[in-house]
Amino acid sequence: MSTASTAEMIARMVTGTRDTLDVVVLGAGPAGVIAALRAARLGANTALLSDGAFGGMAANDGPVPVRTLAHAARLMREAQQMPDYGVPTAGGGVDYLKLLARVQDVTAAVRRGSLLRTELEAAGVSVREHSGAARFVDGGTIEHDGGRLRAGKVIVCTGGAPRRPSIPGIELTATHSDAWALREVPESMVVLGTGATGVQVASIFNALGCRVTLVDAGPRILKGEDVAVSHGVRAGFEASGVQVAVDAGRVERFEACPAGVRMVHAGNAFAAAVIVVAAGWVANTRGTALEHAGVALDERGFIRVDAHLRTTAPGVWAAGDVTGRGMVVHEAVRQGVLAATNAVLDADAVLPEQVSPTGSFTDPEYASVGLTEERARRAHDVLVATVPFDSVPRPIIDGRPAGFCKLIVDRVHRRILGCHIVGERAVELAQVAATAIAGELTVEQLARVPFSFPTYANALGRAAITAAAELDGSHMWAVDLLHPEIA
Ligand SMILES: Cc1cc2nc3c(=O)[nH]c(=O)nc-3n(C[C@H](O)[C@H](O)[C@H](O)COP(=O)(O)OP(=O)(O)OC[C@H]3O[C@@H](n4cnc5c(N)ncnc54)[C@H](O)[C@@H]3O)c2cc1C
Ligand SMILES: NC(=O)c1ccc[n+]([C@@H]2O[C@H](COP(=O)([O-])OP(=O)(O)OC[C@H]3O[C@@H](n4cnc5c(N)ncnc54)[C@H](O)[C@@H]3O)[C@@H](O)[C@H]2O)c1
Repeated sequence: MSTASTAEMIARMVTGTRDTLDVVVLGAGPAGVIAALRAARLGANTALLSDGAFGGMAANDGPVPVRTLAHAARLMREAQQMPDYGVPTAGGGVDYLKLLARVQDVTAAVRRGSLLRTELEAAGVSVREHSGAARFVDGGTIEHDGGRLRAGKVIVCTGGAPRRPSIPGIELTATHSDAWALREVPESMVVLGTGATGVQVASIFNALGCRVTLVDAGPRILKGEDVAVSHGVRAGFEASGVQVAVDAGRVERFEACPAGVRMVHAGNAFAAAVIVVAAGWVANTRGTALEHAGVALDERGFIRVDAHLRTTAPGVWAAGDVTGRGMVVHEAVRQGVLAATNAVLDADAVLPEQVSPTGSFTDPEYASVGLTEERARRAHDVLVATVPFDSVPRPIIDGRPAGFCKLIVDRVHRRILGCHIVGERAVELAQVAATAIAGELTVEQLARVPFSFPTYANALGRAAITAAAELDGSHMWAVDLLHPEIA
């Protein structure tokens, strides 16, 4: 491995010489940033190239800016509660341009505050943002705006992009990214697709005052989630005015109409000022000329990788959304570490099995970790304990009594298999459940944790106590749980 200074590395790249780096990472999202940091810390002379801004989708077009919009939506619904708590209301709608300015400030502050940037520089990684779309000339040569680089190893972390189905008139529709170009909240919106992206867009714009219809070809929204989550989120959406149309059939075309855009199905049509298509996610490989390196795609169009995140081309690894696995920030990070480790050390490491919570900042929030009830029942003797939020003090105090915490437990080993939550602070609550699962706690051990009162965690604690009591059967559970030494 070389020990060239950052300045030397940059000088080599800027002059466009063909000196060989140890590792070049394409893409500065969570996967690429962590891969570059890991590679450099393992001693590799590393460069990180990105056609966009540091932080990728996560910092600039996904979780951070979308969560900022979701925070505005939260403030608006909290403002609606003010009269109930004797607080005079200020009233008024949202100033969308001011909100977008806030989004800009937040994303800039997150980028500025990112310790990763400093750590990369300290580790000697040459970071080149806005360096144009990088493309393979051959397996070890990358071309970009600033010239050509040669590298012993390449790690592709170019992320993903919204799928644009080939439906006539698709060019009349928007994606979630178009939110940043709107001048005001549209009067009406149809959102096609009810995965994590679609429900977030629908929930946020509904809260901001837009009339929203959420449409899916499938039989339920959030089809990857536990059925109870799909039902709970749908009920919450409908209570707050979102119209939900599932089993909507195949979309035949989009066409301009006086209201804006019309989406035409066989025997059905939906019109709105804006139609957002959130019908899946594809790998961002356009323009990278992967074929010059011999990198193959899988049948879904994502980069084909093995368990070690090695692609079909020697010397090329991939990590993050571009592999189609996980497609959340924490999974991109895990993959970035693995790909860099294997690339630099010529190792064959694999990712350890790990629970990975998911969830979205909708109203109501939802989150999950571990197995759904349906999947758990295929392989386990299952006990389910569900605690409704309207029986737990904290959600009642906050005026947010809709929701539940559903715990799925293996009756034989007493381990927690899954936890599914709908309601206020669901995403935070899922992290507690994830910790319990990762620590392989039995349900009795979780039930003994004295969560502070009054918190949302009390819902999880109660679910654990309910399950432990049912498993115990002797009705001595309270004594067992509180004083195991005298049980
Ligand atoms: C609306 C929305 C909300 C989301 N919310 C969450 C959330 O709350 N929590 C969560 O965990 N995940 C969320 N996600 C998913 C999350 O954003 C992604 O899983 C994550 O960003 C993937 O990281 P990545 O590094 O693989 O790719 P990305 O973050 O997409 O980064 C890819 C990088 O590659 C660069 N690039 C692309 N092509 C090239 C090229 N040819 N040459 C050089 N550089 C290139 C891009 O500029 C970018 O820097 C959300 C996604 C969306 C769409
Ligand atoms: N909060 C988060 O963590 C977060 C947020 C957004 C996205 N993501 C991740 O990004 C990835 C992509 O999410 P997504 O929501 O964009 O896609 P998705 O694939 O999860 O959902 C797409 C939805 O569109 C529907 N659909 C597809 N084609 C259709 C058609 N022609 N007509 C009607 N309905 C159609 C599908 O039935 C599905 O419900 C996921 O892996 C997700 O986890 C995560």
